[in-house]
Amino acid sequence: MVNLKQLCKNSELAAEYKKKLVTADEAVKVVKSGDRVHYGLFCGIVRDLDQALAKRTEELQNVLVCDTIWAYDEIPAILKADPDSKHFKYLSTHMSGLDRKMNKEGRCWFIPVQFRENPKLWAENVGDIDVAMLQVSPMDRFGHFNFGPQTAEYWGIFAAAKKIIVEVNENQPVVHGVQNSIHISQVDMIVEGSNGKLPNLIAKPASETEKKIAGHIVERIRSGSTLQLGIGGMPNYVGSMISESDINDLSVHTEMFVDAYVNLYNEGKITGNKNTNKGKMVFTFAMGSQAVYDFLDDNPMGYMAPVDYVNALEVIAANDNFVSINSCLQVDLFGQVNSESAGLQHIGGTGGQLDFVMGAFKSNGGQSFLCTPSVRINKDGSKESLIVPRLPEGSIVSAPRSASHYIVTEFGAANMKGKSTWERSELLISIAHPEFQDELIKEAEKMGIWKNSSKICY
Ligand SMILES: CC(=O)SCCNC(=O)CCNC(=O)[C@H](O)C(C)(C)COP(=O)(O)OP(=O)(O)OC[C@H]1O[C@@H](n2cnc3c(N)ncnc32)[C@H](O)[C@@H]1OP(=O)(O)O
Ligand SMILES: CCCC(=O)O
Repeated sequence: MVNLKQLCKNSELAAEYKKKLVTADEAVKVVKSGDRVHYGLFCGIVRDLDQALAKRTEELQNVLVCDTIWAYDEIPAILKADPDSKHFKYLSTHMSGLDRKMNKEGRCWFIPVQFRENPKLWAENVGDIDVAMLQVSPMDRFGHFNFGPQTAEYWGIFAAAKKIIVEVNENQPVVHGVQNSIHISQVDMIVEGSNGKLPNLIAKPASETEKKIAGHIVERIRSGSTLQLGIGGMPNYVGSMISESDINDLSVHTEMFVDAYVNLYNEGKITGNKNTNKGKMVFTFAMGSQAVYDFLDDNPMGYMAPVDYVNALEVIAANDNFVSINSCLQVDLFGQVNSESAGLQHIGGTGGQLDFVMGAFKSNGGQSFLCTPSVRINKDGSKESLIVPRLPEGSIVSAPRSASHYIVTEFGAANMKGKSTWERSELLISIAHPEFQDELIKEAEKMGIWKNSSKICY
């Protein structure tokens, strides 16, 4: 916790800290029925305040609580305390596996967003946030609380917030960057929390299919590239393949900072020799194993900045040879990419995917890769092609056909740019699973986009 002796040179700061210090139970008394509450972002979601608010369940009605991703293994305490969602309405602008589970149960609602727009959305479009809560690291001698490994849209949330409560967690690393802290003068209440560990997000090991997908990407990456890697086993495996390759002199400009970057840095692959923020590893939030949080703690190479900067097309594109690698769920024969739903069932938000697809293409020599295994094995054992003639009813187009660049499966990488609808369908069928190719050709013929019987044209 904050060392008040260290603050003795600034007794005003110490006095302000003491004045604002309350217990979690006292702090949540500020929440009223009908309020909109923000619980914080990513690894900065409040835990003690959540427990305290849960104790008030019966007294409160219709409280809206927002998050981006619920990153912990157990559902929020307020939802445990309110199994029928009579008192709290829970909303997410992206959704994790657990948010998804709550969504299926009708207990968590999705707000569709372009992640880049989130700060403005909170600041200007939603109305007041009655109470904004967030975890922070202990106050420094200048009166600042560092946000830990996330900033993303905090500036927009604070612009809309009527009250701000910080929950201090000694395990929050102090992360370098801009708009990465809040000053005590902006804070209404300080709660010293129980110092829980940050979420330990270990990517699943890459499957054989994902390893093949990674291989098709890595053979296209040049030394001197700037990398954006998305979430999951495959992007992390791309990192390990690069470590073992002769690709060098890489830079990091990414939405999410993950373990792969720590490994690449340790292998001496990161020089940061890019056009923007030279020498810095740029990101807007980090999630991974404890190694990620330890790496970023007081690391001057880290540069965390708001999402409207990090995901801005112009900023991404200013870096030459930008390489963006993300996953998707399905691609149709026009090259339209669904990364968000299984039909009507919501899986996850679009996040920054479209920004990086478009920003990477705009960069000199830039490339974006949207990846999916060619098939999915369903619970009943049936095999389903993820290259489909048309996206099923209810699907969401996350990257439109006009934006998609490389689509990658274990059977290869298909470049959509500048290709006619006929060429696209041929290329996509050529990277579909062989068991589904004939059926896809028949469908493409019926749809009037297949004008040639040859399966492979390149
Ligand atoms: C954080 C960053 O990535 S920054 C980069 C920019 N942002 C993005 O790319 C955001 C969009 N992308 C994403 O959200 C993810 O990459 C996804 C959802 C497309 C893929 O995520 P992955 O974890 O690789 O995919 P995975 O195959 O494990 O599927 C995720 C879930 O959807 C479910 N799912 C996938 N396809 C289907 C389907 N056809 N039917 C039913 N469920 C499905 C899976 O079962 C899994 O559910 P679970 O976690 O509850 O078990
Ligand atoms: C919250 C956004 C994360 C993503 O882009 O996937």
